[in-house]
Amino acid sequence: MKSVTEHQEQQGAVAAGGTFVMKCGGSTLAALPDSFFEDLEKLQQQGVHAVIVHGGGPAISGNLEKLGIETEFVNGLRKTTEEVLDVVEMVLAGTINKQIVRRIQRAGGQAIGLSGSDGALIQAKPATNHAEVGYVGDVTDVKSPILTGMMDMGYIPVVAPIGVDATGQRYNINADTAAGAVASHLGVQQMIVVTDVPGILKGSGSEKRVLPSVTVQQIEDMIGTGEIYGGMIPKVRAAISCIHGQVREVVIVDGSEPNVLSRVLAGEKLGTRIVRM
Ligand SMILES: Nc1ncnc2c1ncn2[C@@H]1O[C@H](COP(=O)(O)OP(=O)(O)O)[C@@H](O)[C@H]1O
Ligand SMILES: CC(=O)N[C@@H](CCC(=O)OP(=O)(O)O)C(=O)O
Repeated sequence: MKSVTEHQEQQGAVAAGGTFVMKCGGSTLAALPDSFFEDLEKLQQQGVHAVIVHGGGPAISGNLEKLGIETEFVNGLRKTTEEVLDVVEMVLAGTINKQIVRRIQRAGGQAIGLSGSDGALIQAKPATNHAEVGYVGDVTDVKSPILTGMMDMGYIPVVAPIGVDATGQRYNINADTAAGAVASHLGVQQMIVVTDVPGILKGSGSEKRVLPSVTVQQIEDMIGTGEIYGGMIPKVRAAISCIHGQVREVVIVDGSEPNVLSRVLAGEKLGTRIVRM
């Protein structure tokens, strides 16, 4: 089989030998059925490479609450002090990262977990609004050869969204932002964002429906009107910044949908697609 690097240079398609990035949200992780990981393992068997970047927002909030540390979000980003960073790193790089690795292994797949600190995989700088949000990072670089090397060895890299800078300072990076940066730096064509809603919803009550695709302008309008809010904001922002680069499309889907990954990769119209216009 061609190495991941060779294949990306030649075609970059998400068929056998191709690679996709999946972002798995904390909102849905605990509810993901075993069949989700069996589907991922089947793709691995077929020679489709995956890189997983995961969140864990609800588990971080739960642990902060237990420790009596207050937490607050600004436009979907957690205000992060050094004290909060300790908990973020413990939960993301420890508990959640290893849970995902074990679930993939239990389904028969091969995975290795790491955080963006390991090998300085995700390099970061303070976010533009750092005065408001503290140690939240923007990604400046991703050492993608670490990921392609792991995939060439037959492993699914499972990445916790912690970043580091040249001085060794760590940063809390929103998992959607980290996944978008990983997708851009790897040069994959597709990113799948797995969450707890069936896509971007528009309307209210019984009129609420999933938008099959959205343009950048529609997204900006929906943020303006408040129809896209909270945790959906970093998702659509990450999608917009990746589709300006190599990534052809970002698909937002519900993780409880049966065999969601293989169905999206096969081109089935599920969830909301954000595509380059
Ligand atoms: N227009 C929208 N359509 C669907 N969900 C939305 C929308 N705007 C905001 N949301 C919220 O975004 C949430 C998903 O973001 P988040 O809770 O951060 O999930 P994750 O942990 O998967 O990143 C949904 O559960 C919903 O509450
Ligand atoms: C800066 C920032 O907000 N970081 C997030 C990182 C985890 C995350 O993004 O998890 P979800 O994907 O489950 O939302 C946080 O502290 O909650």
